[in-house]
Amino acid sequence: MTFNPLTGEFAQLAHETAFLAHKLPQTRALLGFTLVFCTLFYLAFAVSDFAALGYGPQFLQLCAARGIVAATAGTCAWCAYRTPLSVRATRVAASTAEIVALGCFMFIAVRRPGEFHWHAMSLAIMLIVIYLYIPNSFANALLLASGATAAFLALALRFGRMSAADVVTMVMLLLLANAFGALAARRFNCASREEYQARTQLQHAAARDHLTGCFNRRHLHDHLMRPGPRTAGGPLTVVLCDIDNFKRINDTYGHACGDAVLRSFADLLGAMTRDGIDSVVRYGGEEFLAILPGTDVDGGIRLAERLRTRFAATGVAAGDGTTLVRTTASFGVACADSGSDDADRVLRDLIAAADKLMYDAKRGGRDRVCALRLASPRAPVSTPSP
Ligand SMILES: Nc1nc2c(ncn2[C@@H]2O[C@H](COP(=O)(O)OP(=O)(O)OP(=O)(O)O)[C@@H](O)[C@H]2O)c(=O)[nH]1
Repeated sequence: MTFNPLTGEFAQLAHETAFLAHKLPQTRALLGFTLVFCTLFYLAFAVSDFAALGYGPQFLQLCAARGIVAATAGTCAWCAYRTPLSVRATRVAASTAEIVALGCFMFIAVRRPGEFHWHAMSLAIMLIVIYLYIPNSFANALLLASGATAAFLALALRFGRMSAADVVTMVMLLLLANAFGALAARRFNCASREEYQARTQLQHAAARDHLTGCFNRRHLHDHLMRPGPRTAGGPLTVVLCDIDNFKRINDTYGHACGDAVLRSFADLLGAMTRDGIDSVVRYGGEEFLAILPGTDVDGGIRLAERLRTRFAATGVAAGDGTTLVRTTASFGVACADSGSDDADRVLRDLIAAADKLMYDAKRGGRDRVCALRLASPRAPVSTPSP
């Protein structure tokens, strides 16, 4: 995962999309809270309108402008809290509230032209809020903040009653607010993505076997054996695979060669199963488990047979690379209807059945597939021959 050096967001769209989806519940809560918080301040500043203009039509106009901002931001906050907004929708809501607030702010500034230096300070704070607090993309924040700055300066020059020194100070203040806001937003983007990256790597390391990249037993017990869409309804097949005479490979060619054989088996199994649907687990030293949702017993047997023949034909280079090491594997295939109730128990029983079948295959002379279809996990109905 790499970062965009300008924005601090992930350079690859897929990573950025996954990050934003992961953060969405927090983003929605933050958006709702920030909009409500800012709106209350925006309304409270009507006091300054009253102090500047007194009660009258002009004051009421500014109150109406502040009311429009409150209504827009309030609606966006309500949507963020109450409806399952997508990432894109949260950005539209954030940008809409910001555009309305900035537009009304410009209107108020023009109606109180004697105080442009104070308005500049208010705008500087609003810019920091846009860059840092209202969740939006870096590009949107930059566009809105720099657009608002340019519009404000144009209005200040046109309507403001300021000395040249005031104008220069105002320009410097707003440039500073934009520069610090953008830098801080970039740093915040990097920090939150680094944390996400570390968390993802940790989750990956906790769930995977280091040597083969397959899922480990912990993941099997903590996730795959829990009820969920993988095991809810339809046929479910498990294939338990054990490499034959593996100890001999270790003893003859060394553990490095044994490791290479394990990796080659795992690679074949990974390539023959479906990404995101099937799960491949390193079940023991040289034992692998494939969990195949929506696959019947014939599908499981076909996979095991393909794997058996491909693996038997695959040579792994040993030591100096001149010797090719080949071995075989034995397979137990068990299938049942997973049903929607107690799907984790079905999987547990299927693994136990496949384990027995795999030992049948070993006893039958190795390099073979033994399969069984269970009517219910505890009641075998047929035993197809190896
Ligand atoms: N190189 C390597 N060897 C491992 C690893 N994990 C377990 N082993 C070895 O795998 C071997 C398994 O041996 P056995 O259980 O006797 O199985 P086998 O020799 O394949 O015999 P059968 O299963 O009956 O065909 C043991 O010697 C373990 O030390 C590993 O990660 N790398």
